[in-house]
Amino acid sequence: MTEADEHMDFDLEIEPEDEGEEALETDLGDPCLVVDDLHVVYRVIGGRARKEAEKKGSEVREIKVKEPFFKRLLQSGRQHVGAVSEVHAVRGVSFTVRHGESVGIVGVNGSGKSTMLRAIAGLMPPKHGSVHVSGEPSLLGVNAALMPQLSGERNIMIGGLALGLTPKEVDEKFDEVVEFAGIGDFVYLPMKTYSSGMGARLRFAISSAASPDILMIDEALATGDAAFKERSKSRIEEVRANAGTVFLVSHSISTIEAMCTRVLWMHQGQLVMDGPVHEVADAYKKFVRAQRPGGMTPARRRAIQRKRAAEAKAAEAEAKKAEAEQKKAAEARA
Ligand SMILES: Nc1ncnc2c1ncn2[C@@H]1O[C@H](COP(=O)(O)OP(=O)(O)OP(=O)(O)O)[C@@H](O)[C@H]1O
Repeated sequence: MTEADEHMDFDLEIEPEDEGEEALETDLGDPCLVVDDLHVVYRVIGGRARKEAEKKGSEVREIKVKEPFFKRLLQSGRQHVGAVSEVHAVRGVSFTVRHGESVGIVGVNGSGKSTMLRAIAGLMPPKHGSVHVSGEPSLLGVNAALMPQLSGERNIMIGGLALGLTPKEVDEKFDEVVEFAGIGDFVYLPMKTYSSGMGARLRFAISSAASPDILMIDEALATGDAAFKERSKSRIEEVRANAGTVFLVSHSISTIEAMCTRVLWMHQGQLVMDGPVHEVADAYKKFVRAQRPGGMTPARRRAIQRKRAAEAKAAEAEAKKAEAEQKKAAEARA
């Protein structure tokens, strides 16, 4: 085990309601995404960001930044902010995906899953290699467009327009989106008053409303109840049936097994396994268990319990606040 491995977070979750569920096999079409020797690099300034990335096992190196003379002149006298380092978050990943595939991405925290999705969506430029996409990736585009200070109602319109729907089409889909997200009258309140689960569900509902060619889901499903998961699963099947492709990043291995036909396993920025869902999921589960023989250390278990308790408390407070706001909004409308 390397030093980085010892620090890793192993959020391997099993959702009882997903166990035994399987994604439907569909006929696969032509390739719709080719990722070829993809490298993605972040530039970070200062020691803290560097340490954080090193702890997660990413390849980090300090670089000398050569500023042009005039820039140095303009910056003279400014506070020194620390050394510049490069975090090599995705390192030489290649794979091809076909229309109709549902691809899960697994890996411990910091293994590069989200960075890779962002690169596929065109939000992170590759340092080296290329991404060829036929079709329009959704979700991340919607994430970028939404505004927390505006109501869910306004955001549904903005997100819908960002996906290429007309205002009339967004109007027609409005009720369906609200119902799918399960947010009720909260839709008339600013999104910043939502709990993180409500926000994630609304983003997922908007992003999947336009039958996207490539639907990307980064943990959104983990935030819903069983009924929301069921709705999400049928939405994923719908996208695949229309020859679309689904990417799902989740720490819940049972959700991946229930919703995907193929899995990519990433570790320290590299693709270590790519294959049929059960083959990769079994290998990944074995790896995670091998990293913590005899289960978690008591300290780690206590740390997780403390974190969960704090999160539950914060969520409860947030829900109470949102409920009060909702009441206020309902009174104002009456
Ligand atoms: N904006 C950023 N600036 C600098 N480094 C980053 C940034 N985002 C991610 N990283 C680093 O890149 C590496 C990969 O992170 P990424 O978030 O892609 O992993 P992940 O597998 O999605 O993790 P998680 O499961 O925790 O969401 C990590 O070392 C992380 O610290």
